[in-house]
Amino acid sequence: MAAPHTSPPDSDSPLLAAAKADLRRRLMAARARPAADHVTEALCRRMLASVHDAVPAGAAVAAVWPLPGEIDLRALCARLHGHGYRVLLPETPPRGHPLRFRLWQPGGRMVPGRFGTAHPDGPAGRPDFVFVPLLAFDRRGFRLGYGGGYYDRTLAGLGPVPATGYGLAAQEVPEVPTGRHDIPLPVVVTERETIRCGT
Ligand SMILES: Nc1nc2c(c(=O)[nH]1)N(C=O)[C@@H](CNc1ccc(C(=O)N[C@@H](CCC(=O)O)C(=O)O)cc1)CN2
Ligand SMILES: Nc1ncnc2c1ncn2[C@@H]1O[C@H](COP(=O)(O)OP(=O)(O)OP(=O)(O)O)[C@@H](O)[C@H]1O
Repeated sequence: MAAPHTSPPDSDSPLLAAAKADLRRRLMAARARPAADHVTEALCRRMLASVHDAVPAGAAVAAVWPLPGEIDLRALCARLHGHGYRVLLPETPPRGHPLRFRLWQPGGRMVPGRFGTAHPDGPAGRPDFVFVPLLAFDRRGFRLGYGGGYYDRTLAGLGPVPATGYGLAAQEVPEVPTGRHDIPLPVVVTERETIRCGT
């Protein structure tokens, strides 16, 4: 007899997974056009300020290399490097595992990875500050990503580290559906404001 189809014990309930998938589809459809340069610039300026507020030069800051349709943080990576920060970018492991962060240098080689991602070939490092990409967020600091559960797993494993979500103001929703693994972010930065969540 075939085994009944069940989700792994650790995963979201089918109802919650469907609510997340629905919101994910809606937000992906809504971000049809790339952000204007001045919007990306305003966001990156706020992101840089939030790093300066939290950690000193020399600290390791995790950003991401853009996927199609996302905000492009490559200029931010260069500026962080110019300000003396070490820039780490994630390598995407098989689903169910935390991200591993590798040191990026301007002009360094990027290696193609899972799901269209790319990561540097530099040494692995532990971030002192993590920028968290998102498709949707709410004022409580909950976020929705591509559904890999990578950031929740990674932040749970890193312990206390300043984590800041970033996105466009248009990605805010009244309430992201959440499960027991979803960890709210203390700060979400958009091109318009720096939101201290839960305050
Ligand atoms: N730029 C960037 N890098 C990142 C992330 C991110 O959100 N943005 N991640 C955040 O965790 C990790 C990669 N996570 C991912 C998890 C799943 C899929 C994925 O399933 N992609 C589908 C297409 C998604 C869709 O269009 O519906 C695919 O490739 O088939 C992609 C990335 C690490 N690196
Ligand atoms: N720390 C964890 N331990 C075990 N399972 C987890 C953990 N974090 C998330 N998950 C599970 O991973 C699955 C995907 O989670 P979710 O849909 O919230 O991903 P996401 O936040 O959109 O993705 P990402 O973080 O990769 O951008 C869910 O079933 C969730 O319960």
